[in-house]
Amino acid sequence: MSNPILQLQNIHRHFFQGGEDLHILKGVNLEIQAGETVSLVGASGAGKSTLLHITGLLEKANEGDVMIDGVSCNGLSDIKRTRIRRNEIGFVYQFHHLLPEFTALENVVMPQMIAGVGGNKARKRAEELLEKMGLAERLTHRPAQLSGGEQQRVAIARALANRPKLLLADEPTGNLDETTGGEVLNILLDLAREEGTAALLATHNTSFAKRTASCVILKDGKLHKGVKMGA
Ligand SMILES: Nc1ncnc2c1ncn2[C@@H]1O[C@H](COP(=O)(O)OP(=O)(O)OP(=O)(O)O)[C@@H](O)[C@H]1O
Repeated sequence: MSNPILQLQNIHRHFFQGGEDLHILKGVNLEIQAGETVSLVGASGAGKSTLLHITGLLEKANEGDVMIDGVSCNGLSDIKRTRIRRNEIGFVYQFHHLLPEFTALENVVMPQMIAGVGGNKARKRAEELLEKMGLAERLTHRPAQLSGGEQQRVAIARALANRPKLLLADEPTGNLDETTGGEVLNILLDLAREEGTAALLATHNTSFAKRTASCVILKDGKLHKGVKMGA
C-alpha cells in the first residue's frame, strides 16, 4: 500500500502567553490516505485552526513531525516548506479571499501561472473545474457579481487548481446558510474524492461532519476518533 498523503506524528504546540504555558496540542497523531475526506471537530478554542496551520506548514510544532506524501517536513528549510505548501497543499478558508478585480476564471488560472503552468493549459483546467462546480455560466463574473456560495465554489476550484495532494479547509462553509453550505460541501467532497485529494476539514457543523469518510474530535489537546460516518 502507498504512503498516506498526510501523517501527523506526535504533534505538540505550546503558546507562551502572559507568563503562562498554554499546551494546546498534546501529541496529535493522524493519517489521511489519497481521496480520503476527514472532518475535524472540536469546541471553540480546542486548537483546530492551530492544527490546520501546522499541517499546512504555516507554523511549526514545538515537537513532532508533519509528513506530506512520505516527506518529513519538520527539519526542512523555510524555502522547502514553502515549496511543498505551494505545490502539494490547497487551502480553503471561511472567507473566500478571491482577488476582487479578477474574474472567476482568472482567479483559478492565477495560482497555476504562479506555479509555472502555461496559459492555455491553466485556462483549460480552470474551465473544467469551474464547470464541475456548476459555474460554466459565471466564468467572466467578478467575485462581487457572484453569490456567497458561488464565491466559495470559485475558492475551492482555486485551491484544487494545481492538483494538490492535500486539501485543508477551515470552516469552508462557515459563512454560508445551511442549504448553500451543504451544497458547497458536497461539491468539495465529490471533487476531492474524484481527484484523489486527501482532505482535512475543520467544521463546527456536526451534520456536515457526517458527510466525510471519517471524523476526528480534538479535545484536551488530543484527537479522538469520531463515530464512523457515512461515505
Ligand atoms: N499566536 C497565539 N498566541 C497565543 N495563543 C494562541 C495563539 N494562537 C492560538 N492561541 C490559543 O490557542 C487556542 C486554540 O486556538 P485555535 O484558533 O486553534 O482554536 P479553534 O479550535 O480553531 O477555535 P475556533 O473554533 O473558535 O476557531 C486558543 O485558546 C487560542 O487563544
